[in-house]
Amino acid sequence: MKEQTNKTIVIYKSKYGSTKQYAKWIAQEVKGDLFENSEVDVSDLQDYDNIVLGGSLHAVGIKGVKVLTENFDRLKDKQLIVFAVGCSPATEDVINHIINHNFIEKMKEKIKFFYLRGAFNYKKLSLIDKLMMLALKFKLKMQKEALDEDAKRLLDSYDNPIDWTDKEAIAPIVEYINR
Ligand SMILES: Cc1cc2nc3c(=O)[nH]c(=O)nc-3n(C[C@H](O)[C@H](O)[C@H](O)COP(=O)(O)O)c2cc1C
Repeated sequence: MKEQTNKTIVIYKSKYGSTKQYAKWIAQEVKGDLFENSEVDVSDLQDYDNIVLGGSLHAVGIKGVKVLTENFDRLKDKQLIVFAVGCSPATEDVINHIINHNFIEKMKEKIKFFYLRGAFNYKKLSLIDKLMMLALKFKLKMQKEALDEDAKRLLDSYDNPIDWTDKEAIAPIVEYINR
């Protein structure tokens, strides 16, 4: 029988739970070890072949990604996979914007990036997040041009919580790790 040689760690940073849910599903499927970001030190990562980092999106920043970007030179020979979880639609523009905002060129070449859609429940946000999202709502309402469908859906979600988390969405990530 072929021995399993590829060891995988799945690390996540999640504020409201959707990134944690995706990280759990991925770790289960690839039989990897699962850790919350704060439990991990870069020295622990040396034992693994595949390092998967999942972080929720916050003003386009991927929470927790620093463990990879700040230690990139020590980790660059590993298989590095990052998934970001946000509410924006999964368009090419959105995905490119996230990549360009979070990674410099050498990282873009080495890190395999995936984007997954999470959830949004305005009533459950922390005070600071509520204020940030109120500012966005105000900005959208003041906009002179007509709102597109995604902006309308976002405004609607302030009153009606929305949840896109879907186990099937992890399939491309699992396939990439197991390839
Ligand atoms: C203050 C704030 C900023 C956010 N910024 C973004 C963003 O830039 N792009 C995006 O797609 N989603 C954004 N979101 C939506 C979250 O990423 C989304 O709710 C995600 O599911 C949260 O993940 P978590 O449940 O693991 O915390 C933002 C949410 C909040 C509250």
